[in-house]
Amino acid sequence: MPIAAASLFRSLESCHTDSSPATNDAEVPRMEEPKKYLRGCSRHGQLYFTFGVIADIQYANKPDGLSGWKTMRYYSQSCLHFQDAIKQWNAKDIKPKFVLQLGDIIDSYNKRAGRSEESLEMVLSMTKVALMPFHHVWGNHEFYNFTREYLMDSKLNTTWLQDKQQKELEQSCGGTSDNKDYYAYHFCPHTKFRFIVVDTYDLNVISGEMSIEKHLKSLNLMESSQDKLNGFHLREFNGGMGQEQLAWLNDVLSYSDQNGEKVIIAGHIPIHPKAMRSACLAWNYDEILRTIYSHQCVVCYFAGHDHSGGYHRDSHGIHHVTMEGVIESPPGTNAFGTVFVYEDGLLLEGRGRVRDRFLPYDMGDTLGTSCLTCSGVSSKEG
Ligand SMILES: Nc1ncnc2c1ncn2[C@@H]1O[C@H](COP(=O)(O)OP(=O)(O)O)[C@@H](O)[C@H]1O
Repeated sequence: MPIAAASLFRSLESCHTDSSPATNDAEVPRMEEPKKYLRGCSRHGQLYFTFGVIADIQYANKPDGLSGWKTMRYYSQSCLHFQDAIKQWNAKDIKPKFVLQLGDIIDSYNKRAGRSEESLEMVLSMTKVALMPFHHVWGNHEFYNFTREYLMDSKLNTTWLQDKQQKELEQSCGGTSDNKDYYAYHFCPHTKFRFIVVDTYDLNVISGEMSIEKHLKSLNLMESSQDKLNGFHLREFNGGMGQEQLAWLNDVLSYSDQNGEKVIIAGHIPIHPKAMRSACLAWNYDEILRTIYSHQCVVCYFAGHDHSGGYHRDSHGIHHVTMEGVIESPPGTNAFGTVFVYEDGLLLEGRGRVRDRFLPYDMGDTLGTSCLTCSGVSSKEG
């Protein structure tokens, strides 16, 4: 059932009075900027907190080899890269408050080898030493390996990290976060910043289990090649967001608008055609963008799926960051990032194949451009 906007607002309202450690600003009083960005740059304002991002670990116990797209996949490295990322996040002076794991944590090969559960357990065991929680996003490989029902009951379901007040209120209204038939939630780790985990496989043709309406909508979307892109992204490995989830997203964004929050969204599939290099784009990316564009609060959308990565700042000033995939990162490299959330923008500190970027909130912010230049990042893609 869609959540009534008014109820949702009340529940979100209470989140601002939350005094749990997750929203305790006093925990990170005055943090320093990474020194390399001070070179030739003005300050980016106060640093509020940091978080990690990583995508497409795609672990499998199988030899390295070429994908169907003739790109090299380093299965023997993916877990080691993940382990190394956790080690580096743990060693940071300012510990990331959480990590966004953007999906495809294990490869579809595990299903064929009968090792889905074992491999998931293996890769998740790496997070036991992590000093911060992980928010897991679901990608196509999650659905190749598991049913939605299984995923909902698994450690990959991190809705328990959502704002507790919201869950209680939704339950008292008859709809709960647990019985939605899509996997999406939000949380505010710091006053005025909200993160939304979205399900870009809410509509899909991979998992059989969905309502007949959703199944038909999925098939219709896949077959409707009359859009601007001539349907080049209407592939089986992509998916989309259903009407119920879009209505929910709209409600959350309305609340964030009213409260002057900045919103960062995390999904597996990119939603902007210029933020990816292959056909990795949500089926109904235009509907999703229309929902987001009817609000002012969204500053950034993080995705994975396209292992070669991508970046685009759209006409509404929203930064679309597609993270390079761990699975296509050769030995001696890696692909993850730490995001420093400043008063004026997000500073993505990339490791391995992920480049550094400063992502200003303000459209007219020239600070972003100068920082891109001084940290060696070309602004040509923006
Ligand atoms: N048309 C395409 N040409 C080249 N690469 C593509 C194309 N479509 C998808 N890809 C690549 O496929 C990868 C995403 O696929 P993935 O989810 O890993 O499934 P699979 O393992 O079946 O390839 C991305 O790295 C993307 O770049």
